Amino acid sequence: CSKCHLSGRWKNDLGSTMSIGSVDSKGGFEGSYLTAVSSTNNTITESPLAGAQQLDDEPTVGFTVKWTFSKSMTVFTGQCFEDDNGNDVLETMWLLRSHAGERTDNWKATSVGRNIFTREL
Ligand SMILES: O=C(CCCC[C@@H]1SC[C@@H]2NC(=O)N[C@@H]21)Nc1ccc([N+](=O)[O-])cc1
Repeated sequence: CSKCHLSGRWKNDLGSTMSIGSVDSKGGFEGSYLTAVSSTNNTITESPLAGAQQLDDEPTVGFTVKWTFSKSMTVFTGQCFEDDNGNDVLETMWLLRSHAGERTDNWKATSVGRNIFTREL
C-alpha cells in the first residue's frame, strides 16, 4: 500500500485524537477531531473535519476543523512521512481563528502552531 495513506486514527503531541475516513479518488476525506485542549470553558465535544491529501507516497495534506463547541475554526496543513522504523508521522502546522466580537479585534484573532501526529491503535 502507498506510504502514509491518511485513513485511520491519529493522536498528536497534545493528546488530541482524530479519525480520518476513506480517501476518495481525488484525495478528499472527512473525519472527526477530539481536541485534548481548548481556550474556552465550554465542554469539549467531537468536531467534524474535512480535507484532502495528495495521492502520492508521503503526501502533503490539508484539513479544516469546524469546532462544535466554539465559534472558532482551525486549518491544519503538513505532510506525512514514514520514519526510520516504518511508522507514519504526520507533521503539521495550524492556524486557529477565534471569533472576533468586532473588526477592531481582528488583529488578535488568529494564532499559529505546530502539531505532530502518530497513528493510534
Ligand atoms: O478552543 C478552541 C477550539 C479548540 C482548539 C484546539 C486547538 S486547534 C490547534 C491545537 N491542536 C489541537 O489538537 N488542539 C489545539 N477555540 C477557541 C476558543 C476561544 C478562543 N478565545 O480567544 O477566547 C480562541 C479559540
